[in-house]
Amino acid sequence: MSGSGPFQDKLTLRVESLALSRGGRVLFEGLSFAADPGSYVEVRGANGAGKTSLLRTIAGFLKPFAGTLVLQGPEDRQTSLHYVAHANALKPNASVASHARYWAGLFGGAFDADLLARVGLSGLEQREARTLSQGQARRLALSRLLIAPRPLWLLDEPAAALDASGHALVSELIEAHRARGGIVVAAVHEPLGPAPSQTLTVGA
Ligand SMILES: Nc1ncnc2c1ncn2[C@@H]1O[C@H](COP(=O)(O)OP(=O)(O)OP(=O)(O)O)[C@@H](O)[C@H]1O
Repeated sequence: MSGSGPFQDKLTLRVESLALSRGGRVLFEGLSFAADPGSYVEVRGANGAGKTSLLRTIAGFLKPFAGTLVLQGPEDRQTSLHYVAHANALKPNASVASHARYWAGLFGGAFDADLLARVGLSGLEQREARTLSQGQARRLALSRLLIAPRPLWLLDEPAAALDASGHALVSELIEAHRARGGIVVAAVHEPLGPAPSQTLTVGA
C-alpha cells in the first residue's frame, strides 16, 4: 500500500546491515530493510530474538552494534514517532482522562473524549488506571497514537491482552495510519491482520 495522506513524503526509514547486541551478546546481524510512507513492517522472531531491541533502536533508545539506521524526515526523531512498548507504563492512581490530557500536553496534541470512545474506553474516563483490566489498559496505551499525529508508529505486541474487537481496532488503526502515509513497524507473535508490506524475522 502506498500512502497519499498528510504523512506522504514525510519520513523514510532505511536500515542497512544492522547488528544489535545486548549484555555483550550479538542478537542478530545483517538486517536490512526500507520503509517508505504507507509501509507496514511486521517483525517476527522467537522470545528473546531481539524484536523489542530493534524497536528501541529505531526509537533511539539503544545504539546499533553495527550497521546503519537512518530516519529521514523534516522533524527530529523524537517528534516523528510514537513508541508503544510492551508495558503500558500507566500511572496507577491517574484516571483514564488524565492520562489522555497528559499525553496531549506531552505530545502536542489535543485531549478529545471522542478518541477515548474510538479505542473503546467510553464511560471509563474517570476510572483510575489501576482499576482497568489488562485489555482496557492496553487500549488506553494505544490511545496516544490518536492524540498527536506522528508519522512513525513503533508498536510492541500492540494486540497483547486485546479481545476480538481490540484486534479489529489495532488493524483499523494501522490501515488508517498507512492510508495517511504513515509507517508502522510492529513486533508480533501472530499476524495482526493488515497485509504487511514486509515481514522481518530476527534472530533466525
Ligand atoms: N537490559 C538488558 N541487558 C542484557 N540483556 C538484555 C537486556 N534487555 C534484554 N536483554 C536480552 O536481549 C535479548 C533480546 O530481548 P528482546 O526483548 O529484544 O527480545 P524479544 O524478541 O522482544 O522477545 P519477546 O518475544 O520475549 O518479547 C534477550 O535475550 C534478553 O534477555
